[in-house]
Amino acid sequence: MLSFNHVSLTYTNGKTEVHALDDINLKIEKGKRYAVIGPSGCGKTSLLFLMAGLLSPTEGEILLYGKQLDGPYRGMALILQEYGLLPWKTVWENAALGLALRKVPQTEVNCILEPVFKELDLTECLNRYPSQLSGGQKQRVALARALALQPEILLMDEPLSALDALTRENLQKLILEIIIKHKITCVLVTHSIEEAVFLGQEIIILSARPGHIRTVVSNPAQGSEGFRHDLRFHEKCTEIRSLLEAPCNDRQ
Ligand SMILES: Nc1ncnc2c1ncn2[C@@H]1O[C@H](COP(=O)(O)OP(=O)(O)OP(=O)(O)O)[C@@H](O)[C@H]1O
Repeated sequence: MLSFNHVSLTYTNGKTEVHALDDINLKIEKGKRYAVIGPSGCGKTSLLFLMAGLLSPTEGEILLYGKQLDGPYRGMALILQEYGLLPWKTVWENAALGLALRKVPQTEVNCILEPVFKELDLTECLNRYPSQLSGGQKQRVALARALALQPEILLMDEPLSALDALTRENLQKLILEIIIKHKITCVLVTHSIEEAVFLGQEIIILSARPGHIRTVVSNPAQGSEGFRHDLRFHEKCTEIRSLLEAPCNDRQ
């Protein structure tokens, strides 16, 4: 559905240039789940913003269903690390924000949000403000806002990094159930090897800046029942760790 052909990205601020991504070639297939991992500052967020149409490549092209991506696409939703909730709006209003921006009529908004709130177990706190929520609840509101848009593709930038280990694992499980149930294509940026292995059918490993794709590792057992406690989960984590720790010689 989405393909990157020789995509490079350089940020220019006055006389300063930062070469963030170099010669990215990548295909995102419909219905698949991807995790992106790599050293800090290697361009993971930049890659996600390119996918979201929020940045344009300096070189190369990004095609969505064969057509050049030239801005945000309606079928995409993006979840950011800091939840992106407006503190002066309630849970309900925050979740409805994307729909309001798309001018969806109020009656339809109610019909769309009700099952989403149920699925995310948020019905008890719809009138609360973000300051009255736990980190896990805030992240579920951010997820509700994204799911309300009924996205074909869900882009997530380290969505769970601020959470404690147990809440994080529970939300990983919830996200996985939801994206499988709704057949959503998903790209997750993470620093966590375990998270990448738990949520990524394909794990994209980036080099240090300028980020390029070192390798894409298939993770065929991902999504299977009890995967987190499966030997294959631990073996895949070890494989990804050694790839991340190996010196990067692939450009010499
Ligand atoms: N607007 C910008 N102007 C200039 N440089 C930028 C800009 N945004 C990001 N960069 C730089 O581009 C590089 C890639 O940044 P990016 O945020 O994509 O990396 P990342 O892998 O997501 O980082 P982290 O793992 O620390 O979250 C970094 O060196 C960063 O400082």
